Amino acid sequence: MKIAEVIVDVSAYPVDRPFDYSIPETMEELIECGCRVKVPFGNRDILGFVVAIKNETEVPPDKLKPISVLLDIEPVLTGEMLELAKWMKRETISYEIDCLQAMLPSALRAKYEKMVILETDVKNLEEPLQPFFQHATKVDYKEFEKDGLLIPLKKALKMHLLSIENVVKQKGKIKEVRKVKIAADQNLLQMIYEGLSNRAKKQKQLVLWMQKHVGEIMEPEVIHEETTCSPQVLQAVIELGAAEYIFEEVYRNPFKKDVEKTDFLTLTAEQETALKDILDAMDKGSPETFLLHGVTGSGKTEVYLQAIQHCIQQGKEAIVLVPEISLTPQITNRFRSRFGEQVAVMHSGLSVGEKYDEWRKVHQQKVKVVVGARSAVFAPFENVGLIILDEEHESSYKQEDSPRYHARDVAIWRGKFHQCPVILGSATPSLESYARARKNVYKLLTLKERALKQPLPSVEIVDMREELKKGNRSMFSEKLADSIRDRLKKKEQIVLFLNRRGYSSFVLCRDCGTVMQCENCDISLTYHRYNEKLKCHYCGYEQPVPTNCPECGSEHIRYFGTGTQKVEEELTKLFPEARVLRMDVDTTKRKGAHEAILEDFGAEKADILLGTQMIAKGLDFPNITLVGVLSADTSLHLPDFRAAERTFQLLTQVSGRAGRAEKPGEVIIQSYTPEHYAIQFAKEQQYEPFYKKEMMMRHEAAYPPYYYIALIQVSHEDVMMSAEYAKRCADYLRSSLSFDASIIGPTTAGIVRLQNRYRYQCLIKYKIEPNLIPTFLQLMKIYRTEWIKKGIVLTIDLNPTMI
Ligand SMILES: Nc1ncnc2c1ncn2[C@@H]1O[C@H](COP(=O)(O)OP(=O)(O)OP(=O)(O)O)[C@@H](O)[C@H]1O
Ligand SMILES: [Zn+2]
Ligand SMILES: [Zn+2]
Repeated sequence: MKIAEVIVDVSAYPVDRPFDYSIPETMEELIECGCRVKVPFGNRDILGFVVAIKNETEVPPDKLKPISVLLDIEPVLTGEMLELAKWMKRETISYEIDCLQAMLPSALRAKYEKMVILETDVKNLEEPLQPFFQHATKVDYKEFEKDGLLIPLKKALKMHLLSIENVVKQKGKIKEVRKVKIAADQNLLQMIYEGLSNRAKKQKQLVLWMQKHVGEIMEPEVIHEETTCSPQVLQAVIELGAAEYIFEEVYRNPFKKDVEKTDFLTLTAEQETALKDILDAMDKGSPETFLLHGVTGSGKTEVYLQAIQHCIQQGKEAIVLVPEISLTPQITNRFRSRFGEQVAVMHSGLSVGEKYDEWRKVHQQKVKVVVGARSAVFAPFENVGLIILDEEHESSYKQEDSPRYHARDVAIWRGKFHQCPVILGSATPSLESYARARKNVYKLLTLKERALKQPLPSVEIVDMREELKKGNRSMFSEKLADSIRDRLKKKEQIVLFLNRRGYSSFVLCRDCGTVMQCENCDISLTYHRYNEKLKCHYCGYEQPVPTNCPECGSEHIRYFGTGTQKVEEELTKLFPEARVLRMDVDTTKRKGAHEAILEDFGAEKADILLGTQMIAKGLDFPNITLVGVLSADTSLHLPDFRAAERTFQLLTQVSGRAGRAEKPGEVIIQSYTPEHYAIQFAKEQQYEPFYKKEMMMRHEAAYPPYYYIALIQVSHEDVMMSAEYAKRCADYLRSSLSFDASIIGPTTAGIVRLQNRYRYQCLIKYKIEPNLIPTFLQLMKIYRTEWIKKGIVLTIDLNPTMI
């Protein structure tokens, strides 16, 4: 008897391991690793994934239960994915089932129906299968199941004579078009023709025409056009049996418009050098990680495109990851215009069905390139030749829910698996990656100049404290207002960037720029509206919100932040003639809105694009000559050790939108703390000096990349329970980890009460801690067996992006 090891869909079980089930004889020839099954668990049937098949088990025969239902006769997960899940589960301290689920499109988690699709001439099929496809190209899977034909079906699937499609029941229904299939029998057509009376002239003409197109399948519109016959005539002829309607599935097309084909650009010397190193690694099959550090507008994308071209020529597939927020049509179109139909796109803007279609194109090896956000790193290609992470510094590459994986780590793992290079690209690499490149863990490739040797834009910083002293209370400094006026006159375009990160969460004095900081840590205090207090979530220090600035005594001390809508109002007051497009979460809710706004801006239907983080990246419009940053500081004072790095990155990225073509660009950054190094270095637009300074700061404070950090959060509806178990957690860690690891806490979390649960946390800083993972696993086990019953929720986040 054969036994399957199954990972079951219960992520509350204390032990995360596969369970053995016997494979019923009827399934033996059908089941494979990576198939989903239904298995009895407790008193119900639950979903599971087959992760191994073996001949023996230690489970006594009377305890061994059989698999109830086999959901897939073609595996949905490859062997690689099963292996990856095992690695991920340990790396991220999560359940294997969560890792497996994370790799699949949500459509496969929903209800669906399976259809069998004919991919060949009916005659090539084994005899028992043939009758099903006499009049259809698509047949319900249940028919084969009912007739006990799964084994020949599986054989045909293996030979690619048939394929299986899962039809998502709810929204994501497969889209079909109705087509006309002309009878394949010449004699039949002749008989029909002869049977028609001479008065049915149009019908006779049509059947005559059909005799030249025996067995062809075409859209009714084409027939109407070619023969000038009316739909009624076609209908009449179909009723006579000369043709029939069939339904053909089409992939939903998430691309609204076709794109124009583009050609390869002649590379600059710098691009050429970078590309060469990448191609060498591809040819050698070397799983190297490259860090492509190129200033904004240096043509990193062109390097990706040509590397992908090489990958396709090698007969391999490429995965391109871009941050969700910059997954704009502008970016995806650059890939589509080069590789056309060979590109699948995956992002959250697609419907469940569209996402599933794109995934299926990859799964069935119908495309060669996938461009997508974080989860596209799991694209089920089997012969990967290149993986690219664009804007590698983006925090959205880290998943914030279990499994808390970082796409960069998964990409590098897959690179090793497929023996292929990984490219991390950015104008402002994360400190971690740049430090690794400096240590030769990654290979550094540099593009110092813009592609057409355009200068980087000039950057000016305006001290908003001075503006206030001059009596200017508006959001626009005189300088920025003047420059806007100037561009409006010249009919050049303007991008206004409102930094929404850290919106309203810190308190700032508008007169002297003081930000309320913690006494014990170099970090700004977080404003808590519910009790009107300022709090440090690192050490727990708190104080009431002051009414006067402790430095200068001014009363102009307040929570900081302005919404885009307010800016828009003020803009239209100041510049009534300006045409403004606003791009933020509110204006882009509707599907396709994002695309429409950018298209309008590209077509110069507006003078000013006003937006949040969404507009900081990827935009490549030649007529933008002015970029204004309204509030550089908001992201600076977040209680996050990466605040300076994030601010520098944002300012550099958004500045990089200006002056990308012939006309020179100008950037104006408004700030209340212009002396801060992140702002000063952003003005220089030089990465290296910023990197050096920031590394010093991290060293002093013992933060990454010098130390690793892990964050454990405990929550409970009762504040005392939460505090109590967080303390138990800290005690446990202190008794298990080495003295080199520092355990900070427990302290309250940044947002203490979330969805009516009180949250406490412990922060662990460590360098080399061989016992870390085993300790965490043990802690998880205690939690899953004991604490969970008390209503505690515990999460462990290794290398959290935001603390
Ligand atoms: N070799 C080249 N010859 C001519 N034009 C080029 C070349 N390489 C890139 N370009 C053009 O330069 C512009 C900037 O390139 P691209 O957008 O790829 O830069 P990037 O490094 O990805 O920029 P960012 O990081 O700012 O998004 C684009 O309009 C691109 O078409
Ligand atoms: Zn002050
Ligand atoms: Zn503190």
